[in-house]
Amino acid sequence: MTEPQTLELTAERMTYGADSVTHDADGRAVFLSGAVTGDRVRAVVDKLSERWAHARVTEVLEASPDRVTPDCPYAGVCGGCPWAQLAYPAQAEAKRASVVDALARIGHLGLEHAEKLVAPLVSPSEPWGYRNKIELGVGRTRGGKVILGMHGAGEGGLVRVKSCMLLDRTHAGAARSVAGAVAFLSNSHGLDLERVGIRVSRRTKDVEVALWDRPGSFPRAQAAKILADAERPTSVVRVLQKGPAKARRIAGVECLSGAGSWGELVGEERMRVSAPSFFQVNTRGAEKLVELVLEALDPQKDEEAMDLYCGAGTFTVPLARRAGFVSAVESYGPAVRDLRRNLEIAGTDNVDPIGGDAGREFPDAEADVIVVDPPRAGLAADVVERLSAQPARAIAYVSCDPATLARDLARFEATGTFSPVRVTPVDLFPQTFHVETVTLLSKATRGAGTYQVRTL
Ligand SMILES: C[S@@+](CC[C@H](N)C(=O)[O-])C[C@H]1O[C@@H](n2cnc3c(N)ncnc32)[C@H](O)[C@@H]1O
Repeated sequence: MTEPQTLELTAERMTYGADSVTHDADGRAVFLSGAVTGDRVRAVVDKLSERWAHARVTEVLEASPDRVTPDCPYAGVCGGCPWAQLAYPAQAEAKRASVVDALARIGHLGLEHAEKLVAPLVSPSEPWGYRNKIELGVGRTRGGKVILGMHGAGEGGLVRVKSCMLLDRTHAGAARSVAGAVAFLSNSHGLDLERVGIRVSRRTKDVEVALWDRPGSFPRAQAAKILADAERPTSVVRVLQKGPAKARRIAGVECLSGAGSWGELVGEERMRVSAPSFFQVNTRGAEKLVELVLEALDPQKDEEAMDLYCGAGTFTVPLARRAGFVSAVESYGPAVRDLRRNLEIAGTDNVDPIGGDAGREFPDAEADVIVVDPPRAGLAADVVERLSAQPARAIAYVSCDPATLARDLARFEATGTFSPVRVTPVDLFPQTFHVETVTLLSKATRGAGTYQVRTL
């Protein structure tokens, strides 16, 4: 048996992932698990190909000036904070760099142009305690007892935690109390839950516990009572799933106690969201996104707006306050219902909420300003085409994945219609590699052989 290869390396930069990357003596890219930019480490190679290798750090020989010891005792074991060992200013720098890199490489914009387009990263919240939501996984011990915990780093299983430092400080201990209560409930009633969601708000004081389950009998009253004793939630729901767990298709949501949904205040707007619907996990971050989008588009009363992939209406409601009319499209049933309810709460009557796929149900409208906020997969190619045919003066593209954003910007460029004017990275997820961006696209006009961008 050959000995695993051990290397001494210095991490060059963070990847858009948990690892850092460097190069070995042969110029091969080596992805390093457990090192932050600037660390000199000893690492054991566990995957090797001609062009790249992956290695696990066994010893930090010389710590980077950007290496920190996080206060969270679970950092490195729990998968929630893959960048916790990297000082926050270095996280911010690395995130902006990953946006520039994606635009240059995947968006074919060139490094110089990408550097000019990308604004400094905006950090709307504190680097810890910013989340309004966590999810606990459900597993079993060898002896068959149900346990709940955070998902472990890498391929690790569940990590039982006393608190989660990412969750709003006023509810940091909810992970433990809810995990304990649900484990007790499951063990005493033979339940086989898939996961448990906890949403909290320090603004509205709402706390919702969502038990993700399959249809069948369920001890409703006991669940409500045990959770009331553990965390005093304002809402306990049971989300009934169908199909594969990952798809998150649901057969319904049963209210076990309280409101049956969770409420949050975003700026001036009161929003209600049901457990399966998307809602930004960083409320301050959501407010910053709304601010950047409105500032970029500056919608006017005599203008029409479009909000595609609108969810429960985070952008729809503020757009409706400023524009004359808004067409809003969302495909996920629970989110469409939340959208309608939030429009009612806001008292707006100038929105057409459309349930369906953004491409198939593309509004029959001529928008002046457009917001798109697709999931990680980005815009479908036909949506880029349809948007390109719009007379709109500007599009705000909110993205949670620099790679698909870059691909879509290249597609817009190919149609010769909209060009990026400014890309603002926003840190909605400190301690992780994830980065949100708000891109302002403006109508490009064909010049002598080139596209000229009309700046707003
Ligand atoms: C990143 S979330 C943004 C939601 C909303 N803009 C917000 O900030 O809360 C993306 C939304 O797009 C919806 N979605 C996914 N695929 C879609 C599609 N093909 N057509 C319309 N909406 C879609 C999801 O259900 C989700 O609500």
